[in-house]
Amino acid sequence: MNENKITFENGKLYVPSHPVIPFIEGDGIGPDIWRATKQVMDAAIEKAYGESKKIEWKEIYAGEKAYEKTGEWLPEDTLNNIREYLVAIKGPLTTPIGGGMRSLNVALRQQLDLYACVRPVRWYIGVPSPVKHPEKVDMVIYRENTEDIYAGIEWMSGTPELERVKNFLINEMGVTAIRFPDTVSIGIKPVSKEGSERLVRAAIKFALDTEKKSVTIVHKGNIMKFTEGKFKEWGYQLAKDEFGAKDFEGGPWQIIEKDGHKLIIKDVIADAFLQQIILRPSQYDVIATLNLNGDYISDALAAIVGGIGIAPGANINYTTGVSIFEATHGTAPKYKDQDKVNPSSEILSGVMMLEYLGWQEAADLIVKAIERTITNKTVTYDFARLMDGATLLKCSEFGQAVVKNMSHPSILTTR
Ligand SMILES: NC(=O)C1=CN([C@@H]2O[C@H](COP(=O)(O)OP(=O)(O)OC[C@H]3O[C@@H](n4cnc5c(N)ncnc54)[C@H](OP(=O)(O)O)[C@@H]3O)[C@@H](O)[C@H]2O)C=CC1
Ligand SMILES: O=C(O)CCC(=O)C(=O)O
Ligand SMILES: [Mg+2]
Repeated sequence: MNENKITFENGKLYVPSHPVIPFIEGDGIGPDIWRATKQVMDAAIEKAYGESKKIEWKEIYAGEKAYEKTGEWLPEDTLNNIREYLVAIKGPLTTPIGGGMRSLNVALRQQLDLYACVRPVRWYIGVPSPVKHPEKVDMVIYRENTEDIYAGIEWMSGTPELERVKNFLINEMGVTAIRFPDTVSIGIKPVSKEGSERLVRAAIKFALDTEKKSVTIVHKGNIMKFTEGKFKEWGYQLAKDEFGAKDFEGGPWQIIEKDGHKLIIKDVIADAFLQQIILRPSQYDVIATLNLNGDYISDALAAIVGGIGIAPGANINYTTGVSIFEATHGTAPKYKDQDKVNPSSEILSGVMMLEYLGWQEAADLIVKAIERTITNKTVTYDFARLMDGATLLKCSEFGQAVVKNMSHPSILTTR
């Protein structure tokens, strides 16, 4: 067995001192943000552990670079590498709109069954925000990552397949609500009990481990009763069955009491939630939601704390340990190869990866150095355009500034 391979046994990750970690550079701004991320991560690991720990990066391919090299957008070899080495990090990959191939990002999550998309959203001191109290936003989104309308079960208007599905719905299922049957396209939204439960379980476990006040199930169950509505019901039931939750003030909210800590399980309808995160963000801690809601909520929350340039994420299967860390944003094609954008989302995804590995000291060094870099008003274009008196840095220069700030005495002494 390769001694540099991360392994996973009985729910626990075993990380050697020099683990091999595959990375996908990504399309568009991917190469720029990946270069900065790698530089920052390597520097933090060296500063925290000297030569005793180091990541052996292994490039694997997906997207445009894979297509150029192999003629395939998502080679089987890439999936096998992630299965073998368990933990990977990636840049964003382009998805065409309307037609063409399906999302490679979604395909990676589905094929590796990375059912939890975990996206922490918090404000960093000094980051410009459109709201008065961005410091009140401190949430972790648990987004179901394999089901829902994202499963890609849809048929295009005008195709013979669409005709068959439409005829089945109308003639055999008695559906009368298809408004314009001659031009309709149809998509299907699968939401299962197992899929809902494993996501809500992960959210509740995280909330208990980190002593959060609440888990909020965000859904549109008033309209999509059998999918989003069941997601809510299955979530509440799981809290009762597996965590001993009891009715809170007569229900449907639940309360879990564990080792003196109280965790409320509550729910809110998705549209109301989107206004409440602006008006009363401090009421929310951990969010458990379905795939599409989670996608929208991720970008909306990111905007409140200063934008998509500082929004990290992870895609995790807690049963197999397989995980891919990646920024919330996409390939921002208009900025490709300009060395311009903010690498913080990808760098902070790297921080999440270090925490997942248990390399907390290196993770902390990076977070403090990013905070210092931003408080110094040395920032990329996205923050500079909203800050008075900022020094504008390129993507690579921001990475270098973060590395430099890791040596600042205030960072080293507070460790
Ligand atoms: N996980 C993934 O790989 C994802 C891939 N995608 C794919 O990416 C492609 C482009 O999608 P698009 O809708 O344009 O969304 P993007 O997230 O790529 O970009 C939208 C806007 O967000 C801002 N932005 C994005 N990244 C950064 C950054 N690092 N620093 C600062 N600002 C940033 C820019 O705003 P401004 O114009 O104001 O400067 C940009 O124009 C599509 O093919 C989409 O499918 C999308 C999301 C996730
Ligand atoms: O795969 C894509 O192109 C978009 C995915 C996305 O927006 C997300 O995961 O947040
Ligand atoms: Mg998105």
